[in-house]
Amino acid sequence: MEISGDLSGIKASQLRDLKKLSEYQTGRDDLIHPEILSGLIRLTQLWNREICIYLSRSGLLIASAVGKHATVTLLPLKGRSQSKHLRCLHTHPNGVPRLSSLDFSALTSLKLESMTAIGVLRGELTGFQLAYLTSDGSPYVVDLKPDNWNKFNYFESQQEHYHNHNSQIKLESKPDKERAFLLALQDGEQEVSENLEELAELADTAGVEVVGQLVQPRRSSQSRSFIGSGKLEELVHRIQETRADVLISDDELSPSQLRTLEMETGLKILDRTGLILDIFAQRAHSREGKLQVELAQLKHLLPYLTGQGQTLSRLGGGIGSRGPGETKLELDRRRMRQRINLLDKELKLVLQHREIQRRQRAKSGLPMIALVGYTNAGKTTFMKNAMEQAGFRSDIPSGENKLFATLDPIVRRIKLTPSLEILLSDTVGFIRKLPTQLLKAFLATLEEVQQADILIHVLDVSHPQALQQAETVHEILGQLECHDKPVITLLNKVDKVHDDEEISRIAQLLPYSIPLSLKRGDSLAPIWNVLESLLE
Ligand SMILES: Nc1nc2c(ncn2[C@@H]2O[C@H](COP(=O)(O)OP(=O)(O)OP(=O)(O)O)[C@@H](O)[C@H]2O)c(=O)[nH]1
Ligand SMILES: [Mg+2]
Repeated sequence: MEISGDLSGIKASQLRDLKKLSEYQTGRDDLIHPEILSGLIRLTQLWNREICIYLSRSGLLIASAVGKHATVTLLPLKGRSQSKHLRCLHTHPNGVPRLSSLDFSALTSLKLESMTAIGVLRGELTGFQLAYLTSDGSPYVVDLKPDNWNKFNYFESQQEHYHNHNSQIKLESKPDKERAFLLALQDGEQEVSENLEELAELADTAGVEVVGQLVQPRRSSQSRSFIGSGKLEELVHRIQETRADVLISDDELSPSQLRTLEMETGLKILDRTGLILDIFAQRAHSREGKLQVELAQLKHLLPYLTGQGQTLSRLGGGIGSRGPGETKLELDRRRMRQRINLLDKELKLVLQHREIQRRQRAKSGLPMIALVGYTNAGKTTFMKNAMEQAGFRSDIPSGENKLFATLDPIVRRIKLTPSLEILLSDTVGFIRKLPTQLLKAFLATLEEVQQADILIHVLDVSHPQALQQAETVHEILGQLECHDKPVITLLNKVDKVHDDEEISRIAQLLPYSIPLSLKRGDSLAPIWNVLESLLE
């Protein structure tokens, strides 16, 4: 039997012990031969590294590999036909019997029969998690405990679920919420904690659980691994400790930094842009929104694929095993480009339709007012209140206390006074470091903003970073070439601020500031008065 991987510091006699395990043949119905299992547990404990083995269909141990603490490089498998009936089993020395997203993507991309994680802690078995590939290519997951695993019939279960993956068995479970570890570089002194707070909020919105974070001062020369080697060790240690399975970086990573981090930590890596795109992917409902997000995702991922034939599978591309839109994870560069072209064309068609609608609105000659602001500031609540106060029944869903609640633009015609009728539009919220790809993708959506006569900037004054957020909004308006438009600033959420001086301080810095609380349902009359005077 061939043994590959990181064999440094391993005694020849111990390697012989590993080799000897190939003398045992695993029975057809068994998950693993008990002797092989106890050998793996012992050696995993001894080396504190992952060990990976491959069993052939007939239960022969045909290959093994030794990895680092949290990762093991899978063997280069020759040809798909060979891997089809292979099962891969590997130990997790951190005691967590849970398959990582990387394990799932290896299962799919290598088309293995099954992938099993064996939890080992202090020389004891903590359990198994295995996943088979079903006939439709999706994984089916089974959890086994140390006291029931030997009652499990591997062959029957695999056969049954291969064709009938909807049926339920008692032991089955879904993979848990992913556990995210956050990583940020520190520029200034205090800013970083707030940035991390926002990143944590984004992670929460994306549906992952934040289990830890690490901050590293930014150095003048960016190292290959993005953080120094001492910190890297600390990072790997913390990741094991917190049992994280995805690493989210607040900063953009170069392709080589991403690969180094991925190799060292064994985790799926996402940067801030990838995370925001993931949220957008979850929230986009309209055809247009979906197309825009998938395009942005593909364009964001493209530079990370180097060379021909490399696939996206290792990158994952998102939380869970979600990839960009309808795209399968195994897209290679060439096919990705084709998909991008296709999406581009489709999007153009959709946008033509919107352009027609927009022209019709422009023909109405009504003043166009666009709501802008940081995400979660209260734009959608404004839209809702505006309609209700004008006596319309609002069809706007209530604002959610979530980032990027609104993605698709909404335009409503509202008669404010007998002499003042406007078109009011609500769009996607802004955010610090809004990914350029995304801004480009959403430019069409943001055309409502570009075509507006007057902007209403909704600002959450209760946010500790309110002024920075206002600055971000102005920056993005600059990028959209909207800096010449008149802006009314609504200082929202005053119900949460108890320091009136703070409000007047902010008010002095921003144009046409009007403090109020949308939640309390304060009258919007002061806004309309300013609006009317600006329109005259
Ligand atoms: N305390 C307080 N909460 C408010 C006020 N106005 C809005 N909110 C809340 O803030 C949250 C976000 O409001 P939205 O109207 O969805 O904000 P948005 O700007 O549309 O957000 P995105 O669509 O995500 O960009 C919701 O939970 C609202 O209930 C206010 O005056 N006071
Ligand atoms: Mg909204």
